Order: sequence, then C-alpha cells, then structure tokens
Amino acid sequence: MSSEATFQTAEERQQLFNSIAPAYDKLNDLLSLGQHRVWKRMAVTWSRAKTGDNVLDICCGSGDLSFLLAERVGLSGKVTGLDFAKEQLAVASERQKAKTGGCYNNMRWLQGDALELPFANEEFDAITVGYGLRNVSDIPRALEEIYRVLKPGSSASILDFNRPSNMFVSQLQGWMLDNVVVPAATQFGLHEEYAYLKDSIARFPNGVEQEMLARTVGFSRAVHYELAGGLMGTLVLRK
Ligand SMILES: C/C(=C\Cc1cc(O)c2ccccc2c1O)CCC[C@H](C)CCC[C@H](C)CCCC(C)C
Ligand SMILES: C[S@@+](CC[C@H](N)C(=O)[O-])C[C@H]1O[C@@H](n2cnc3c(N)ncnc32)[C@H](O)[C@@H]1O
Repeated sequence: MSSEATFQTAEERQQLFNSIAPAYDKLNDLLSLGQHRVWKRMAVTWSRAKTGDNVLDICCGSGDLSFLLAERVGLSGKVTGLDFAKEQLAVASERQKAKTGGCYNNMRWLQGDALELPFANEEFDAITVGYGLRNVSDIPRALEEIYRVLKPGSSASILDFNRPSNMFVSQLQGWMLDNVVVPAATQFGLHEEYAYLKDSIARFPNGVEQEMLARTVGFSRAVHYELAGGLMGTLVLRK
C-alpha cells in the first residue's frame, strides 16, 4: 500500500502513536539533534502561561510541553495533558514519576479526544498543542474546541511542521524525511509510521491558511511564525 493511503482514520492514527510511544522521544532527540526541545520551549512561551494558571496541553503525547508548562505555572498552577493514545500517556506518567520538583505534582493525564474536549467553556488560562493539529482528523473542529475551552483574552500556541512556501526549503524538508528520518525510524521497525510524516505535512494547511481558519473560528488574533528556516512553525492565537 502506498504511504498516501496509510493512517487516514483517527483509529489508525491512535494506533500509530501507541506503536511509536516507546521510541518517540529518543527519535525526536536524535532526528532533530535536540532542536525540537527549543521549538517546544518557544511554543510554551508564546502560550503566555504564567504562575498559578490552569493550563491545557492538547495532544500531549509523552508530555514534553506539559512538563514545560508545569515549570511555568509552578506549585500554585495546574496542568492537564490530554491525548487519545494510552501508550503515550503511560510514557508521560512514567516520566512524571521520575521528575523531582513540586511543580510536577500538579499535573494530570487524561485520555480523551481533541475534537470533543471533556472540559467546560472558558476553563483554561493557556493552551498548547505540540505536533498535534496536523494529526487530528478535523482541524477546524479542533480549533473550535480550543476556542471554546480557552478563557477570553488568553492564548493558545500550536507548534507543528510547516509546509514551506520556499521551494528549496520544501525540497530540503522532503529530502531529510526520505533520506534521514524514515531510514532511521526503519531501524526501530517504524518505517510506515514515519513515512506518514511527509504526506501529513503535504496535506497540512500552510501558515496563512491556518491563520484564516483560526479567525473564522473566532480568534481575535492569529499569527503563524516560521521556525528552523521554515521547517517548523507555530500558530499563536488570542481569544
Ligand atoms: C518533535 C518533532 C516531531 C514530532 C512528530 C510528529 C508527528 O506527527 C509524527 C508522526 C509520525 C511519526 C513521528 C512523528 C513525530 O515524531 C520534530 C522533530 C523530530 C522529527 C521526526 C525530525 C524532523 C527532521 C526535520 C525535517 C529536520 C530537522 C532539522 C534540524 C535543525 C536538525
Ligand atoms: C506527534 S505527537 C505530539 C506529542 C507531543 N505534543 C510532542 O510535542 O511531542 C501527536 C500526538 O497527538 C495525539 N493525537 C492525535 N489526534 C488526537 C486526537 N484527536 N485527540 C487526542 N490526541 C490526539 C497522538 O496520540 C499523539 O500522542
């Protein structure tokens, strides 16, 4: 089967992320030379999470952004990490147990759907989504849910791959995915799972399209910032 036909349903993507959970963090560090941690820290900063806030990390996976949020909101804050892949949440929970510091005690992990968030309207002071929006089956619906549970005047920060407008950057991104990322993942028995990346990026709205979608949903401000020379990007939203 060609990679274009793989992992098209939410159930298939749920299985994908359960499958890659054991190798996910290690491959992210290896394949981005640790740079993904810089991009995630920038995304959390753009969320404007502050001490004492009640914050949400949607599509939290193994918890990278959730832990960064916990460091920002501190002992008096509260962090919820939500994901639909239980194996990812299991990794996040194990990582939390290994951490020392009171700020990590105010964290909870929920298995749930980004398209039907189990929260009240206007519950959160800040929201992050790290490499999740591209993977949901209904992007406008996910943006609507983010808008619904965010407090007025608060921010959401959505980090993901960028679909570069620059042809050279686009070709470089594709070459790296084909010739570095997928071969490395294949060593972990994850060829198909990482081959999905290139097609998911090709289908992902570009920065301008993401800004338009967000404004249509109702966000008062929507700005997409390119990172890593256009390989990555962060959509910063204000309600
Ligand atoms: C943290 C990163 C990706 C997370 C991620 C997102 C997904 O949607 C996936 C889907 C299926 C399998 C895996 C993932 C997944 O890991 C970004 C960094 C890790 C990337 C796998 C590596 C990307 C390499 C870039 C194309 C170039 C990096 C240049 C850098 C400056 C060295
Ligand atoms: C690439 S991982 C990102 C994990 C983490 N945010 C990070 O930055 O490393 C994408 C995550 O989105 C989750 N996901 C995808 N669609 C989802 C949905 N509809 N509801 C909840 N989680 C979802 C997957 O299970 C996976 O853990």
